[in-house]
Amino acid sequence: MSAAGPLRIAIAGACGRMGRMLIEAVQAADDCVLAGALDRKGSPALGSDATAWLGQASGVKITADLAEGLAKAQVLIDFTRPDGTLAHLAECERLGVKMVIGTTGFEPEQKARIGAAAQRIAIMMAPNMSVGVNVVMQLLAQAAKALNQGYDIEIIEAHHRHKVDAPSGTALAMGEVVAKAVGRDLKECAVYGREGVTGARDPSTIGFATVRGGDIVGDHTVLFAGIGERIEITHKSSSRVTYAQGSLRAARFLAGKASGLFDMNDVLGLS
Ligand SMILES: NC(=O)C1=CN([C@@H]2O[C@H](COP(=O)(O)OP(=O)(O)OC[C@H]3O[C@@H](n4cnc5c(N)ncnc54)[C@H](OP(=O)(O)O)[C@@H]3O)[C@@H](O)[C@H]2O)C=CC1
Ligand SMILES: O=C(O)C1=N[C@H](C(=O)O)C[C@H](O)C1
Repeated sequence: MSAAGPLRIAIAGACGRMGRMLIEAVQAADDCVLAGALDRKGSPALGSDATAWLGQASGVKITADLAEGLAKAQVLIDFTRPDGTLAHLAECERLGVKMVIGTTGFEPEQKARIGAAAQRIAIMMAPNMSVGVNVVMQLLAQAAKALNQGYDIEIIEAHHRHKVDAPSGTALAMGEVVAKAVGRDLKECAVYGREGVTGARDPSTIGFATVRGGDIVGDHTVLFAGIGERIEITHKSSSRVTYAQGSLRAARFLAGKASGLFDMNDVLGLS
């Protein structure tokens, strides 16, 4: 804990899968305190205590009023949807609240908006907050450089039945890392699914395959398929705890920053 006291964290999407995991993680952390809980208009949980579902009383009520939910916060952790995140961003900019953004599925112009806001407030944004995935990103860059010729690259991801965006933000980030390492532009070479008479595989492409089902937390594999061998680099999340702990790490990292756009490499010192 700093001399200024515990880090005051607000959670957006407080009733979501990640929102609840984050509230639990904040409650369990000695150096953080829950300072606000946001959910959207119409949520039946509005007005109830943010930790009621844990059988605890935090004194923090879930609200859809952004100014009220952010009034006491230093950092907002946001795992919602792109339109929600952008609405929260505008209020954070107005109030000078830092942001950890875990939401995925942004369009390029929405990412540009976040980049512009980072000139005024400190923002950490990453499609995957787990330490393991971010280490895997480094391994992928190394493998892709070495397997630049003669290996077809395919990215396969699997998630729970509720996930609304595809491919996952992590799969897309893996695609970016691999494409950069082999000197290709992902916008030019990505193939998102195949059907019908597709013709033989174009070796310059990077393919994506998406699986949705049950309660799969998040699996990602990058396959380098050559002649006579194949290499698979896989990461599997077995609990959302890993994303919540990574998010708290990011919030602590932002505490010392006035502005700028950061990613998980910055937080983990992997840059
Ligand atoms: N970076 C990372 O490490 C990870 C990223 N994610 C990403 O986080 C996001 C959320 O995932 P998950 O928790 O599983 O999703 P959930 O649907 O369980 O939770 C989303 C929460 O945000 C709320 N919400 C939805 N739309 C809006 C909006 N427009 N404004 C404000 N609040 C809104 C939802 O409310 P309601 O239920 O009423 O719709 C809900 O409370 C996804 O984009 C996912 O890909 C997930 C895990 C890890
Ligand atoms: O929606 C999820 O659950 C997840 N989303 C993130 C993504 O899109 O990459 C991260 C993780 O895979 C879980």
